Amino acid sequence: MLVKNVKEARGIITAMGRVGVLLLNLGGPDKLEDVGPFLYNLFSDPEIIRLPFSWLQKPLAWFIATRRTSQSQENYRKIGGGSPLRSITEQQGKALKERLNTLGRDANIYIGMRYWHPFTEEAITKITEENIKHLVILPLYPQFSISTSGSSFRLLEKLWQKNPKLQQMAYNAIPSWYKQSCYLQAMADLISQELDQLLNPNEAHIFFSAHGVPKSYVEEAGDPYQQEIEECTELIMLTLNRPNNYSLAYQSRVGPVEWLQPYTDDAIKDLGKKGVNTLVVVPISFVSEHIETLEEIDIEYREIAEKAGIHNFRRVPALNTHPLFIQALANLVIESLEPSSLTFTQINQMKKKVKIYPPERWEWGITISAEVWNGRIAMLGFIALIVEMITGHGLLHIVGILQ
Ligand SMILES: C=CC1=C(C)c2cc3[nH]c(cc4nc(cc5[nH]c(cc1n2)c(C)c5CCC(=O)O)C(CCC(=O)O)=C4C)c(C)c3C=C
Ligand SMILES: [Fe+2]
Repeated sequence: MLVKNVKEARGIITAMGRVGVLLLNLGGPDKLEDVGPFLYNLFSDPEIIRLPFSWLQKPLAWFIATRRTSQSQENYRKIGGGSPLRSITEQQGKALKERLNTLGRDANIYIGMRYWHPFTEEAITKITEENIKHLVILPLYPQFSISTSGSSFRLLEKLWQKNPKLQQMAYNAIPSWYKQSCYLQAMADLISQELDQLLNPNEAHIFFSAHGVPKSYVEEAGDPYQQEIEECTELIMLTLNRPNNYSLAYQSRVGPVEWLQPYTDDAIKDLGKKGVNTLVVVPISFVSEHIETLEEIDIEYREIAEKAGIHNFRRVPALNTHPLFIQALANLVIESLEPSSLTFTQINQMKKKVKIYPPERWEWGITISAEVWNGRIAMLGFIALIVEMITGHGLLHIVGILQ
């Protein structure tokens, strides 16, 4: 349903009672001391590290977080000692509330981060206390991935199951929204602004860098992420309507298992070899500046480009509070306040076209003989972990969880 005018939208909201908008994001450490516990929370999530046995999850999360903390802290130090994600998300929430207000709608905005403060659980407590009657759940990820929006929906699903008060509240969850026209226009606007600062704008190569995920998410677990990223890139280029060459690659790989390809660092080197000397990098999986734009692209990939002979390296800023982007969020909220609503379970099923958690994580354990093998593999895994903890070297590298 499309809301045609302010009066109609007001009518819908009044009929619905108090409306809340829950903005979901990943969260990031506010200061260097938070990095370790933040990483522990992240790696404890089975949607991030997929293990056949839940009892291994926490010890492994602790182990990997401990190993990664100092390198990660080093990176956060380079961007000022913490993630800007919380403050930018708060600004986005404020701008969205104001935008909705100017359109004649009143909604309470809540922020629910998956791995750091303000946690999703905290937001849900507030939502129940403030007697919200209709909740719009809006992930701040334009494209759906099991590891991002999917993980937050899983958590919400669990919270809903435990809380009868939540079960009485109507909700609409928006799985992904990369086709939203104001979002596409905002992206095109930011790219145009960057191109227009160049002497020869048409000669710049537009380089989309999306966050990667392990290839198995797409090929085995049915994550629609790659398809949505590719379509999103095409739609942005259509909206931009410029003659530039462009390509897409995937960044932020963790561990040596295969992730979606081409990898951003390799792709930059290839473009250098092909003689490209002006690169306009467009981050497309995120809507806010964070460590992967400010450190990974701006520092690490810039250096790689420089070495590859690409001396004119520019990065398109993240959307943050771009007015057209805030308008896109407002449109999504208004359009989702329609009678038909999807449950988290329905979204996860539709998006992945597979059975629902927990069985779809890995299809092991269906037969008795598979169970026996599972047990043996678990023992092997556990022994490998102990060996690695003692010696500092071991099978986790082969398994692909550590670099
Ligand atoms: C290990 C697997 C990871 C997957 C899969 C993954 C997917 C994924 N992540 C984002 C967006 C963000 N990631 C952020 C931080 C972050 N992510 C991982 C690992 C995976 N991400 C780690 C280890 C970290 C911590 C930083 C580090 O040590 O490198 C953040 C927060 C950044 C901040 O400013 O703090 C965001 C946002 C997407 C979009 C995505 C899949 C599509
Ligand atoms: Fe990530």
